Amino acid sequence: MSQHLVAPSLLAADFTQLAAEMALVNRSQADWLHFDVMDGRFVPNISFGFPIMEAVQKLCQKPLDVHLMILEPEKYISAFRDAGAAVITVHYEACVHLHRTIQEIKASGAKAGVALNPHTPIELLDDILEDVDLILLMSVNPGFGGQKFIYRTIPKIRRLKDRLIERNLSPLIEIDGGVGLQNAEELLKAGANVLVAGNSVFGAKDPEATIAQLKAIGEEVYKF
Ligand SMILES: O=C(CO)[C@H](O)[C@H](O)COP(=O)(O)O
Ligand SMILES: [Fe+2]
Repeated sequence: MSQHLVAPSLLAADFTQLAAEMALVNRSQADWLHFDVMDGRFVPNISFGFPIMEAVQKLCQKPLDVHLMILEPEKYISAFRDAGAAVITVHYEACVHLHRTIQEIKASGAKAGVALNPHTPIELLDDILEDVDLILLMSVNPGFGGQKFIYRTIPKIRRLKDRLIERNLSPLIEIDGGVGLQNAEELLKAGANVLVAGNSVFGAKDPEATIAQLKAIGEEVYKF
């Protein structure tokens, strides 16, 4: 059995065929649906918000993994929870009072995640590690799908994994940006346990088969 999770990213889906895309995700072995919220301020792009999330929530049977690339995310936590978020991840770089925001996410009933931009060192999370359910490492600069994977993410995952082992903690390590069949094995071996995949899934000839392959790679990794 595979021990890692695969989360296709809605950002890369065909919005003219939203119901069909969500039916595909439902049929697939995907564990979560990744939902990217961008505000045009924290990142130089605007994606989608509550009305789309409410529609997606009705169509999608998988838990919604909400990645907030917005300033002042604390203002919207209960609204995202009400709209159906199972996991809410906020950026370290966007939170003035991260500890408080993480507690508010947990109090809402959602799992709480913290995300780091590619240049933000994992050491800055030392005093919040105990409190989070998930750590999202961006492997591209946030704001757009379809970008090239930043290779330095691999040693960063290893460093984070070592830190967590030292501290006897086990939040999920999620990798987001440029993830696909070409690097999934290396990511899992380094210590990742949630793979977000946008273009590599929705841009594939057979997205369902690609999700199955992303899950199967894990089975190989975990055989040893
Ligand atoms: O947070 C994101 C971008 O900021 C997306 O989740 C990410 O880009 C996924 O898309 P792809 O797999 O195509 O890189
Ligand atoms: Fe994302």
